[in-house]
Amino acid sequence: MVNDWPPYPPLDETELEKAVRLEEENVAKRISDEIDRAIEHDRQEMRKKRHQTKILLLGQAESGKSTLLKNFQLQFAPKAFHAEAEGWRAVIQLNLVRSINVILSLLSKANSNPASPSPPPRFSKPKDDLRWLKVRLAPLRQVEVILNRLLGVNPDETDDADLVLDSGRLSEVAIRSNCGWQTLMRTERSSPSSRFLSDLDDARRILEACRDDIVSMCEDAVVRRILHEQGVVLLNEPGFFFDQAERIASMTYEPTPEDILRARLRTVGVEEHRLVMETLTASMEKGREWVFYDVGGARGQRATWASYFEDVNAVMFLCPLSGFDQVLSEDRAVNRLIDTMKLWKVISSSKLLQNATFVLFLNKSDILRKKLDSGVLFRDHIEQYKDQPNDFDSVTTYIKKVLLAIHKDNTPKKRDVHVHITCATDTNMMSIVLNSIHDVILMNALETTSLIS
Ligand SMILES: Nc1nc2c(ncn2[C@@H]2O[C@H](COP(=O)(O)OP(=O)(O)OP(=O)(O)O)[C@@H](O)[C@H]2O)c(=O)[nH]1
Ligand SMILES: [Mg+2]
Repeated sequence: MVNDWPPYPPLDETELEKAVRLEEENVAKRISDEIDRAIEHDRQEMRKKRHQTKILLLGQAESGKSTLLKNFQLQFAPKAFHAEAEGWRAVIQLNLVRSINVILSLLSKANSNPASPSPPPRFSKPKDDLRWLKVRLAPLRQVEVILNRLLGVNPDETDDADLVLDSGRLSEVAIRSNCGWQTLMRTERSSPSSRFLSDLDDARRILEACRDDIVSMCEDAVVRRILHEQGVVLLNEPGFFFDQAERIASMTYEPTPEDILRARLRTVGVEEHRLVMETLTASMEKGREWVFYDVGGARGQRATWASYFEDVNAVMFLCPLSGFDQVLSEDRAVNRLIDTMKLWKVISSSKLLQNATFVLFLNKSDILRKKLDSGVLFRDHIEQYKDQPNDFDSVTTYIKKVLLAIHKDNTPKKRDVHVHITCATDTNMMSIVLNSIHDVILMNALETTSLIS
């Protein structure tokens, strides 16, 4: 028997009954259309998801999340990466200028401090005096103001350059990444009427005019001694380019991929980055889009993370190995490595993330190596380590073991964790690592989507 819809009207139907029937049929049709639309929408969403890999980058502030994302771009979307180089040039120059301004403030404080040892004879001549250097480099304050403005940085949001020393670390040289700087740079540069280019040019001319003095300052033994006495190790500072100052201060400076990876730009909130793979290897991956969620890692920002936990294919968690002798900027009572372990426990135990692939990056391995080689004792900061050897392999093995045990004890569902010891600023090393995890993540994503489709 065939069920026709709508059913044939009764033969003896009155006008009133007909009107009621038609109205009911209209309502039924509207509901039916809405259901069809919802089904189609769900189908489209499902199709999109099937071609999307969703990745969360997690870890405390400065652990290297955004740097890892840059590596993904460089590896799999090099055209997009290089297209952004111009914007990074201004960020890197601002990183450099801000570092110098911070150090000049630090030097004048050290200079005016009667307790600090008097400078060697070289500085007794007025020309070589640190104060003289400060005068010669004073225009860099102006360069910082211009670059801040052009990049859309609100100076109130950056650290005060006069608050230079913070428990052996210089106050952070960073600008916020969510101020729309890339868009701003692109739009302004393409607008012929804007003063943007001439301001940028002015900033770069001043920077170049100061170049010799910048290099002298960076290489000066007395400056280095004062910084050393204050416990500042420049090589460990994010966003410091002292070893490259001469090149970066030049008018013709072009950032290299390594410079871009070393640039420091603090992430605020959660940023979504869509990466369309340019370098396709497997045919099954054609048209696939990787969506990265790069979060701000400071404690005050973590509350927003959970709303991004649904449907995640992979979690990339960064543990900065070098943080064992550092405290959090946002809470000086908390050791960075201990904070990372607590955070890892929370992430490991999340039910929403139970189907995600977990990749653990033991990052900043280069800085850990330097610290241990220079005699910093791991056990002085992590009591539980007791008298185990203070070498790189023993320390990394210990940290890895602790993190894997935390994961095993807390994960709602048994799974393997893919662990990599990395230096996220080393492009060669990262290229090998990313190619190996790329396949793992993709296979897992495909498996998951075939389960839900
Ligand atoms: N030496 C060294 N520096 C690194 C490494 N990984 C990242 N960095 C640097 O550390 C700084 C901080 O890295 P980011 O990627 O901005 O850190 P983040 O985790 O995104 O930090 P937030 O955005 O504040 O949460 C940058 O200047 C990087 O260049 C590493 O393995 N070795
Ligand atoms: Mg970041």
